[in-house]
Amino acid sequence: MHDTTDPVANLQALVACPSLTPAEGGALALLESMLVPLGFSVERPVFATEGTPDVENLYARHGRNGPNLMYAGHTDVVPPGRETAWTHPPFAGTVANGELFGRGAVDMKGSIACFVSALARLEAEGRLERGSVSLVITGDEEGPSINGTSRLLEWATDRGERFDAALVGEPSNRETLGDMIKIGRRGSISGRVTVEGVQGHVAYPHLADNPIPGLLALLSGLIATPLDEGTDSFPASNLEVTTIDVGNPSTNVIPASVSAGFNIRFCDVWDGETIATEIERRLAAAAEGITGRGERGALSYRLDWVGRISPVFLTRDDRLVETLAGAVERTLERTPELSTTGGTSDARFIKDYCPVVEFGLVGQTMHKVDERVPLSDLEALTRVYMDFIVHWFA
Ligand SMILES: N[C@@H](CCC[C@H](NC(=O)CCC(=O)O)C(=O)O)C(=O)O
Ligand SMILES: [Zn+2]
Ligand SMILES: [Zn+2]
Repeated sequence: MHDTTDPVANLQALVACPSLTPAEGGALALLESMLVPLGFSVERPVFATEGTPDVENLYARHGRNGPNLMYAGHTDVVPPGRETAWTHPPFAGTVANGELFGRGAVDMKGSIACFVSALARLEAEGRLERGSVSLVITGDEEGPSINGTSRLLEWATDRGERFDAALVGEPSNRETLGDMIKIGRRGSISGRVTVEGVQGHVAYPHLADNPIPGLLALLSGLIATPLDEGTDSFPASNLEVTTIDVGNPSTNVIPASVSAGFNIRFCDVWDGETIATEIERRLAAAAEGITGRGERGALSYRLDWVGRISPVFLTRDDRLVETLAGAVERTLERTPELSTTGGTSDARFIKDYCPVVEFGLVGQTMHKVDERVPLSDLEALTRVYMDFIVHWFA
């Protein structure tokens, strides 16, 4: 085993594991081998749900007493894309010009590497003796997130585990390490709207009913007015039409049906129920204005909600937020913005168990070709995590 106090060595070893969702790829086994010598008890439960791939997860705990500080993250990574487009191979962990290249370097094996390094340094100095530190690590964050963190937290609490606060290591910073901490996330909901018509010859439109103009009018009704202007704590909600599907290869056939998918990121003006009601209202109002074959002569359409609704949440634990912000300020001499921007993360599951904040690396290259992290950021993040752990237990 390499020296786990070194975050660069930790990250090189993790990047070398091809843990594309949902493959474990050796990443959790490696993590276990790093944590056991530090005094962690480690378990690796596999969760299965019909219709989704089985997923391996890891739960590790150091200490048996409270309070229990959780660190949460994922070892799964998104595909590298065209490997020949990478300057250095995506699973080699090459260091060049002061940067470490590799899929997962920032999202988020880099953060895990730093947290392990922080633990190893504190353990070596005998400064990991108060309370407990638990690692909640999944192999399914980039995928459906069904057999991952949500199941692992249920599993842990069923076994009597309790958590007092959590730190998620997703790449929270926008431009520079220390510029942003995430203290909440907007909600997310996806839907699909379908309009049925009557197929026919384009030269004989009176014998057909083209569903496309109706769908376009419905979509216009959805996006015509902003959902809100945001609040003090959250950016404005946004609705994005993500796909319009006809699947019509012909130039002379009016299609029988068309549908469109959309996703909404909603702020705390709404919850899952009220945003769904607003969308239903907008579609009904738009349909009223269109002559069609439906009830009362309005356009007939179908709305289906797709997948799970992610809740909006804001962390209100001042001590947790201040401890993390203080760690950033003391270590990096930078005041982080407290933000709720961006997408969702597994913090949406953790917030039901304990207050949660997020701080990791800089997200500029995540999911891209040539994902990479400056070595100096790895050392700096390790120091931030050390400071955070020490002050949270103090
Ligand atoms: N596929 C998952 C959820 C997908 C979560 C995803 N999150 C990010 O991309 C993180 C970006 C950031 O930190 O801002 C998202 O927001 O779509 C599921 O199905 O639930
Ligand atoms: Zn991530
Ligand atoms: Zn990601």
